[in-house]
Amino acid sequence: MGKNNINFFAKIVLHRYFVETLNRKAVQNVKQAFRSQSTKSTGKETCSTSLRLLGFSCGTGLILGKQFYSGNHAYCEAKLKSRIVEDDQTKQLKFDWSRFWQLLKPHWWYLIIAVSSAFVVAILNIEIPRLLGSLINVVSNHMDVDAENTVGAYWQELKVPAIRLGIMYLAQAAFTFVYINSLSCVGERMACQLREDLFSSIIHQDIAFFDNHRTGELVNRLTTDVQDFKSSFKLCVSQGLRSVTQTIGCMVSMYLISPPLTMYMATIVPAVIGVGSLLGRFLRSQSQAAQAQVAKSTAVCDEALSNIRTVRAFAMEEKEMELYAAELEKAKVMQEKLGMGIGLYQSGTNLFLNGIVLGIVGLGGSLLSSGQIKPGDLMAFLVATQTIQRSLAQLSLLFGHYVRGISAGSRIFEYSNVKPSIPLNGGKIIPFHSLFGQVEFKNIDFTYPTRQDQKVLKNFSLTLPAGKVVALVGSSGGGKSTVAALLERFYDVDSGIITIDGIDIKNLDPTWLRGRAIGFINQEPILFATSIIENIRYGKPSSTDLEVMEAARMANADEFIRSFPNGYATRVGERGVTISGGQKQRIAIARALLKNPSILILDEATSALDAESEKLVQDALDKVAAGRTVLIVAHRLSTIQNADTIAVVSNGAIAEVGTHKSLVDKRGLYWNLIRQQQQNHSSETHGA
Ligand SMILES: Nc1ncnc2c1ncn2[C@@H]1O[C@H](COP(=O)(O)OP(=O)(O)OP(=O)(O)O)[C@@H](O)[C@H]1O
Repeated sequence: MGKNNINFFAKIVLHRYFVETLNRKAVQNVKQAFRSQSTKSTGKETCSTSLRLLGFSCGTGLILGKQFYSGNHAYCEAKLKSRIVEDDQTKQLKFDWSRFWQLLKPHWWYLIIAVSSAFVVAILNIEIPRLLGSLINVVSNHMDVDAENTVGAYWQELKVPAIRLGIMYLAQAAFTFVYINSLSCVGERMACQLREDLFSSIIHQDIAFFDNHRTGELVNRLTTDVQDFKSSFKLCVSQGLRSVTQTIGCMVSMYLISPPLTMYMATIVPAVIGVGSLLGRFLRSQSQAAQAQVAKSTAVCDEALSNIRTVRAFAMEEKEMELYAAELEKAKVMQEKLGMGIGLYQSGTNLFLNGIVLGIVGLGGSLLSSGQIKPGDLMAFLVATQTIQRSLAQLSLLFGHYVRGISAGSRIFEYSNVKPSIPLNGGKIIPFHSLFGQVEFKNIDFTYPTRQDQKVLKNFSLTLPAGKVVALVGSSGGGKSTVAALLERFYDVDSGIITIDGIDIKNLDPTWLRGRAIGFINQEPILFATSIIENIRYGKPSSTDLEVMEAARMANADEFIRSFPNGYATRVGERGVTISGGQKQRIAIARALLKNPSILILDEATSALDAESEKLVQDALDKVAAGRTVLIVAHRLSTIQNADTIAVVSNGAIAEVGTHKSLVDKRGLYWNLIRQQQQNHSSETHGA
């Protein structure tokens, strides 16, 4: 074989597989790494050489470093403005591998298909360069000889490897389809299950859990974290497996082609792996902190949007915007820091790999010139090196995804594994015909879980006789609403006992207690963004339209509902914003009434209404209260006129119990308290 041929093939090999493809891929990889870390692209130009790639990485590092510094500055300022309590972002969460395997188990078959197909693709990717090398050898064998005599022989010789190569390309396409498709099935099913599990766990949590966690943050775990986890899982299985197999396979086939060249390569690879594992721990904690901050910024935005009327009423749009921007800024800084870490890692990896390439070209060229290897072999070797380079670049990218996926998974499992202290089901049910509704609070001590140092109820005792109306009055913050929340078993008492017909409510089925035995109407009833009829039916999903309308009639709601053009089908908007407070309250009464509860809690049910609405609602409540045990948490004198008993709560205990008349006669304490309440109420009203 002539020297010209060697040069010719050396040129093809170098140009086609290194200068063009390899560097283009490398630059794409770097860009993709930055994109996947949601950072701004700092350079639009495409570098075409390894040195420029290095420059790109270093330049990006410097720019990011600058941004990091200025971002930190913004972080300090933003801290002053934030209304959000800082979370403990240093908390290290553990990834629950046993939960992960449980989640994967039902989709095992899909995973096996995906993994085996990805494996076949990887093997094909190893085989293809070898076959390509034999093709090149056939071509080079026929280059120096007289063309006329060899055309037939050339095609004859080329036919078999060419057909084999074609078949391999087809198989590669088919298996690629299979693994992507089956992996997508596993990923989507797992993500769906994760969301279901997480939502189920969240919705079953104690009320105290919600006192402590913001909705936006919870929603973020259900959306962004699950999404991150799913994509990382898919990428790690498909590309990870492929890249590892290809790296190992190519090493073997390279060794078969040329042991000296392979030994040279083998000395470099462990160094890359070593650096990777060192960076791992650091990047993982960075990723968790960044994700927590993203969740926090979502929570700010969620809170502002769900309270848009308050924001508008106080002209706080700009402030909210500032607050959101400050939280976003912190998230951006953290993400950029993470991006910088991953970028540094990847640029370092690329530097190593490009070094290998240069070495191979030098060493391979000398082996070629001394006839120790053929041009096709050198090409096969270089293509295999390129495959390894791409695989390792993929692995370094995947490393970022792995870090991200593991921390997203840890955040998801953190909440899916929390067990509520008050289960939703289980316990006794008192049959309807034997339920009288006598309620007793005996020596209750209570502290809210989120505020352990403030005792809200102290040795609180009270009896609600069956079928009677008891009103709680007292100073603001005295603990009246807390009594109602304890009867609903939103929280468990620290000591003492609450009974219904003599049975401790801890032994009653909480779903029955809240769903059937007790009706709860509070100051700000929340409706769902659906039709009025469906909102009322929420009280008892099995009720017929007629039952719903009957409940609405009793709650003085039927008339105004029918006056709407769409009647019962009228949609009420988010949280019921499209109807008035009084109308909302009457729909809520109808909703509570539908379950025909034996005990009714009215927690300041009319205190947010004007006089006219209050009269309509009060009238509805009086009708509804008849024959039931009623606990009224009262703010206004008008709401307690019909109460059989009035209990004055002061400082977490009962200060006085009597009838309206006896307390009026006593004046003193009672009137002081009522006056104080009225003052509180009017100052709240004026303040708003
Ligand atoms: N979820 C909670 N977590 C922690 N503390 C709470 C919680 N809810 C209420 N508190 C505190 O418990 C105390 C009693 O509150 P509660 O709402 O029972 O008073 P109230 O008598 O109903 O007041 P008002 O008449 O003003 O509505 C208050 O100091 C309040 O700040």
